[in-house]
Amino acid sequence: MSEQQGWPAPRATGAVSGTVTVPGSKSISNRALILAALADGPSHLTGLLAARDTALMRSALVSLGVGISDGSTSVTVTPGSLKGPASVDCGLAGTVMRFVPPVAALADGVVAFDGDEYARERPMGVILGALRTLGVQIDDGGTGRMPYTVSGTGSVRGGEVTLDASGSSQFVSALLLAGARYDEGVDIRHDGKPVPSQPHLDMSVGMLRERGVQVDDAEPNRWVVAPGPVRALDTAIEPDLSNAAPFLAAAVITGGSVTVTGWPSQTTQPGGQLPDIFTRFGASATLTDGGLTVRGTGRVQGVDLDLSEVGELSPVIAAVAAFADGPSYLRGIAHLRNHETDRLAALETEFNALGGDVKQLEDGLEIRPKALHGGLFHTYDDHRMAHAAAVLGLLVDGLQIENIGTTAKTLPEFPDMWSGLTS
Ligand SMILES: O=C(O)C1=C[C@@H](OP(=O)(O)O)[C@@H](O)[C@H](O)C1
Ligand SMILES: C=C(OP(=O)(O)O)C(=O)O
Repeated sequence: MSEQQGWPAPRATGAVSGTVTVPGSKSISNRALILAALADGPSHLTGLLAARDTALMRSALVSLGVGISDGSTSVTVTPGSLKGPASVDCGLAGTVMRFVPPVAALADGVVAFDGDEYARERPMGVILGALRTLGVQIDDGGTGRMPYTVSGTGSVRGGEVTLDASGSSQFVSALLLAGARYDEGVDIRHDGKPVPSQPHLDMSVGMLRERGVQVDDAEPNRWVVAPGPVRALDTAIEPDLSNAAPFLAAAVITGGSVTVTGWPSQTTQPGGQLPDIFTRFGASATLTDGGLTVRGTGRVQGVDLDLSEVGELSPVIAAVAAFADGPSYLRGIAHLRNHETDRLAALETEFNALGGDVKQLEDGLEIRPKALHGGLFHTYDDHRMAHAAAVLGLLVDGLQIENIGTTAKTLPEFPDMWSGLTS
């Protein structure tokens, strides 16, 4: 397979049906690793995601002095005294570039951060500025972007900080996750347009509370974390529901039936909204002990959806909308311009290159279904662009996906799983 040709996206020959088991959640895995690293004793984690983003998080924590046993999905994390000098490769992982600096601030010594070329485009200024307000010395050459160094003294004062987290919920989560270990805890106020990705904020708060940390989030746009220990906790990570999205989408657009095993009855993952979202498109969703089953009807309705809470699902949802019987509007997702690539521009460009009619709105996308033709779909090193392309490829002849390997960011098994479902 040459890079020029890309990966031939499997074409569905009929209704796609099957059962899929997806590995651990990226967002829960990387939070569990951070919280175990800051805890008061060793924690055993099972169901951990083994993918590029979690490998980068593991390396980052180990380089700061944390012990992590060998093992891909089952590890023991043993906190150690955090020390520099260290170098952290963030790759393109938002959870590494945003969540690790507040941890590095607790280390004694200098910690240098860098990442992929495009990682230097992802906004960092808000979290670096907030850390400075909390007493941390940071050098980013005045850019508000990568590369930067965090020079820790072994402790952080903490206290009050106001920031604008409308660009990414990760700015708030980053401070929440480390804040209990700061001398004064942390009292975060958001001032700006709404913070996206509420489920991810609930995930941070929920996981802290499970570990005995006091978090007060009763007032809108304010989070107060009391100083104190983070209790060690042995925990099993939920499957990654966002990575389940393309598989379920296959059922929706082909009139098939796909079951994802191990679907939690309660979750803070944004993918918890997928049953509702696919129902809006006209499919049905049933949760049983066997998992979540989504059944397509062969007909896909256009939708008007506010995806501000679940932005990371947007590329796959856009692909489903491309086969609807009327236009769709995906709103509340201006912050997708700060993701692995500018996802609004990338979706518009790539869908339209296949003959589609997609238009960027100020805060989202308008998708008017049109007959699509094959071609090379560029992924911009974005795993979810690759997922969207795979969904389109089910119903479009001759679609090739450039750099399918980019799915290794959160699901290295994607090409095999996808071929398996569609063969
Ligand atoms: O905290 C997290 O684990 C995440 C938060 C969200 O970021 P944004 O709020 O920047 O969209 C989400 O899109 C990302 O995939 C993971
Ligand atoms: C936005 C995403 O990732 P990151 O954690 O790198 O921000 C994503 O996975 O869709």
